[in-house]
Amino acid sequence: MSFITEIKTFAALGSGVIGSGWVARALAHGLDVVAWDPAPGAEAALRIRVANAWPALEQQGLATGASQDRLRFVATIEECVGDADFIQESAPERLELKLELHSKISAAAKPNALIGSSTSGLLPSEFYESSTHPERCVVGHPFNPVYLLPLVEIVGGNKTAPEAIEAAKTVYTRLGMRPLHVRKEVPGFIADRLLEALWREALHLVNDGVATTGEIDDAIRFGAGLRWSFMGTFLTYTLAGGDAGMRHFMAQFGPALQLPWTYLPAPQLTDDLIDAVVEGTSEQLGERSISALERYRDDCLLAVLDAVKTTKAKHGMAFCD
Ligand SMILES: NC(=O)C1=CN([C@@H]2O[C@H](COP(=O)(O)OP(=O)(O)OC[C@H]3O[C@@H](n4cnc5c(N)ncnc54)[C@H](O)[C@@H]3O)[C@@H](O)[C@H]2O)C=CC1
Ligand SMILES: C[N+](C)(C)CC(=O)CC(=O)[O-]
Repeated sequence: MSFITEIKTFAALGSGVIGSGWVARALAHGLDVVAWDPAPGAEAALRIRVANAWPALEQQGLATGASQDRLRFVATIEECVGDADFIQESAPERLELKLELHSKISAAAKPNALIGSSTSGLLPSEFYESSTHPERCVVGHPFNPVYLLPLVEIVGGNKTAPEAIEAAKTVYTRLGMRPLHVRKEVPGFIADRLLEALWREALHLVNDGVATTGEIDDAIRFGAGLRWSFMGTFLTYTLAGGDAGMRHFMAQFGPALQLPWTYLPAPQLTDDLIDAVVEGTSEQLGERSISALERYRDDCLLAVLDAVKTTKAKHGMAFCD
């Protein structure tokens, strides 16, 4: 089975916050973009959003021939997808709406054009249920702002061909993104399960009168948020275990999983789970020693702190603002 990966024309359906981000990214990569959105005034709003993103994209570097003039807004789904080499749907997060929309999109699209959905967590097996050629249908879940953040989660449904996953990885990579294949089709995928846990806990903290919204944001942006841009939780906690690494960290903090530090229940800390975490983090660590990783962390942190300081100053803010 082969799918189009040499993209000249990118179709965007839905041009709100996320759809307009895809349009800006595709235009900046030198593609022709065809967009459709049923809302009155959608074209004007889309062009304003793209223009607002353009200075950042220019700063980052545009592809040869990239231009906002290569955006064409059309009146029907069929016009939008008929000649498209790749299609990205960013319509409202409602299962019934996506089901009906994908049935129309896929019927009008070239049979070998990949179709991606920006859904934050709906299951592709469900909303691609009545699609034509469902083997080319995937989730391509981006992060806001889509035109700058590289992560895109790729999720297949029960009818998606493995070749479509590989082809989607190729296309998104060519759009300057970092694809992450989510191997199991689970609601919320990987990233939104993590973000949602934090978000729900933050809402509990406000609701319980523990902290204001600003205090909770400060707790992220002056602490873990600074290190998350270059090191995830597993490697960070490996370092927190000192020279003995993750096994020691889990022995030391394992009992805390039973304390009421969060509303989210913890899994049983079985030997299998401990081994999986220790093996996973050893693989992440590779040949590097703990002290080499600490030096890497420190270098990255200094660079991030410096960038944040400089950029805040440009916007008239002090580092602690
Ligand atoms: N806002 C966010 O932070 C993120 C959202 N997403 C996902 O992206 C998708 C779009 O979300 P947003 O852009 O935030 O929503 P939005 O509300 O900003 O935009 C949705 C757009 O879809 C249009 N629309 C309404 N009915 C439609 C239809 N039948 N067909 C096509 N378009 C239609 C609306 O006019 C609107 O312009 C959702 O699936 C959402 O879960 C993914 C990542 C992040
Ligand atoms: C809130 N959200 C579930 C729509 C968030 C996302 O899907 C990703 C993001 O950009 O944070």
